[in-house]
Amino acid sequence: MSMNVNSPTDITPNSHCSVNLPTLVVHSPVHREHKRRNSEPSSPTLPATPQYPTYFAGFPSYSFEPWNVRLASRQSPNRRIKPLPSQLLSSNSYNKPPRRPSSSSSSTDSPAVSSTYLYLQDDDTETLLEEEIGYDHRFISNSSYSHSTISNTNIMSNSAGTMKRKVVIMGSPSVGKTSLTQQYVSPPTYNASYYPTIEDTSHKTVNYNGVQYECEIIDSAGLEEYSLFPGKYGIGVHGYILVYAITSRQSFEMIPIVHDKILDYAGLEKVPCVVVGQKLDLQSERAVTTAEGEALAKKLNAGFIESSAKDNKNVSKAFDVLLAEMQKEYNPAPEKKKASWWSWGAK
Ligand SMILES: Nc1nc2c(ncn2[C@@H]2O[C@H](COP(=O)(O)OP(=O)(O)OP(=O)(O)O)[C@@H](O)[C@H]2O)c(=O)[nH]1
Repeated sequence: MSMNVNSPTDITPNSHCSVNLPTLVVHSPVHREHKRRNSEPSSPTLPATPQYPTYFAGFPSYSFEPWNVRLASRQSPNRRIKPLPSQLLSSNSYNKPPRRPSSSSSSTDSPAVSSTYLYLQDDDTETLLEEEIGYDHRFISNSSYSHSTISNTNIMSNSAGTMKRKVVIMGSPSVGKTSLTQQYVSPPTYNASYYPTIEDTSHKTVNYNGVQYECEIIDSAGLEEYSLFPGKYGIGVHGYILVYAITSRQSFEMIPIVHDKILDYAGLEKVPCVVVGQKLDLQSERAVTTAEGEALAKKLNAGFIESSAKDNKNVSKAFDVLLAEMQKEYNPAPEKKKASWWSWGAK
C-alpha cells in the first residue's frame, strides 16, 4: 500500500497513508520452517478441495500453492523423483493421510501403502523441505479419486478373522507363472501348451501359521527389460512372486530389474517378495544354479525356492514362503515380554 506525500503538512497523526520503505525479507531456515508449518491458509481462488471421506477423515487439511509445491515419491533420498501427477497439481489441496505404521507397530496387520515424500519447494531458495507421509498410491494415480477401493488391511476382512492378501506374480514371459498359479489354485492342473497371459486373477483361501488368508493372486503378463512397470501392480499389493526359469539366464537377470521397478514404483525400501526358480524338473537344461538363486534372493531381501509346476513340486511352498515374508512385514509375532527385575529374584 502506498500514497503520495506532497508536503510534510499532509501528514497528520491520523492520516491513512504509508510511505514506501525498503523491505528486508529474510528467508532463514526458521522462517522456511514457519512457512511450512503455517501453509494451512490458502488463496480463496483455489479450487475446491477433493473429499476423501473415509480414509483421510480426521487428518488436518494441507493446502499448497502450485508454484511452490511439488509432490514426489521416492525410495530413498538419492533416488529419482516422480513428477507430481497433474490431477493433484490442479487440486492444490488435500487432506493429509495417516502415517504408514511401522512394521514394529502393535497392529496385527498393516495397510498396503507406499511411503511417499511430500516436498514443499521454497520459492526463494529452492530448498526442498520434506515430510514423510503414509500414502496409498491410488490417491495420486487414480484420476477419479475413487477412494472406495482403498484397501486398509488393518481391518479383518470378515468376522472369522480372515486377512486379505493381494499377490502379484511377475517375471519374464514363458517362465511358468501361469502354470505355477494354476497348479497352486486348483491342483492338479498342468498344461504343456503355452498361451501367453494378458492378466488373470484367481483366489485361494489358505491357513498359514494359524492365520487364515484370503489371497487374491494376479498372474501378470511376461515383462521384458524395457517394459513399463504396470502401475496397477504397485497399488495395494502386499507381496510379489518373482519367477524365473532355471533354464533361462535371461529370465534370471530380469528378476532384479523387476524388483527394482516395484520398489521404485512403490517408493519403498522393501516389499515382501519370494524369488522362485521355476522348471526345476529340467535339470539337464539348468542355466542358473541354486546357489545363484539363493544369493540373489538374499541380496533382494526376499525368500527363495525352486519349483516345478509340471511335477507340482514346491508349488504351495513358494506361496508359503511369500506368506511368511508378508507375515514378517505386516503382522510380526509380538515381542516376548522381557522378564522384570523382580522375577529374576523369584527364581
Ligand atoms: N518343464 C516344465 N515346463 C513348464 C513348467 N512350468 C511351465 N512350463 C511350460 O512353460 C511354458 C510357459 O508356461 P506359462 O505358465 O504359460 O508361462 P508364463 O510365465 O505364464 O508365460 P507368459 O504368460 O508369457 O508370461 C508352457 O509351455 C508350460 O507348459 C515346469 O515347471 N516345467
